[in-house]
Amino acid sequence: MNFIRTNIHDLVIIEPTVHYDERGYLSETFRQDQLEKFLGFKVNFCQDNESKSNYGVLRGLHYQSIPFPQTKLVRVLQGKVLDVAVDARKGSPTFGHHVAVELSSENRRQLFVPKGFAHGFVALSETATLAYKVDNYFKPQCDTGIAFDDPFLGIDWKLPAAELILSQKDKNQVPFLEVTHFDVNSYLYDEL
Ligand SMILES: Cc1cn([C@H]2C[C@H](O)[C@@H](COP(=O)(O)OP(=O)(O)O[C@H]3O[C@@H](C)C(=O)[C@@H](O)[C@H]3O)O2)c(=O)[nH]c1=O
Repeated sequence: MNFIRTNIHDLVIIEPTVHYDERGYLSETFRQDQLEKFLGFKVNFCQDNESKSNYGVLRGLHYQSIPFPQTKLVRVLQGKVLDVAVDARKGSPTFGHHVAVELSSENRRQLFVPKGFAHGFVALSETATLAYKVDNYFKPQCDTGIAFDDPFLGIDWKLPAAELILSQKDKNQVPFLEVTHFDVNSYLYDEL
């Protein structure tokens, strides 16, 4: 399992090792011990989600607000997406910055998105099935969104606006600077 830091230190790309043989392959797609050792802090995932999206579907940007912020570990089971995470941590040197990574069933890459980030993705293949772990249960009352096309964030979603398909909720999200950001106590992790 290969861990790669991105331009935002705490956002990490994970490349699982794949063992091929004449039957097919086997791959460890999640190892809590290796992940925690690399990160240097504890993460306890408690919920797995799966969503399927047609080409052009953009979901995001979303986060769960305090007191139920979520760490996410995202991977693609089928197809290809552009996965995006935005730093919404007050006082962070990369506040308002984002990382965009192509995740696909072919490259098998995963994105580790810590607490304090907004997350979204767009499906770049005919269909894309995404699976992600979270470390706090879904709380609809804390579900919060940010406009995917906020010029302050300047995210290149790779597809023309006319091809994007959004939920009604995501068509009406507010700009990044208008939401409540995460203060330092809400995104700290327990040390190992
Ligand atoms: C996120 C979530 C939604 N739901 C329900 C609520 C609703 O009826 C239906 C669809 O929800 P949404 O429209 O919020 O789904 P979606 O737009 O796919 O929301 C997701 O977007 C990506 C980018 C994320 O990062 C996730 O955390 C989550 O916010 O599923 C759950 O039951 N459990 C959950 O954990």
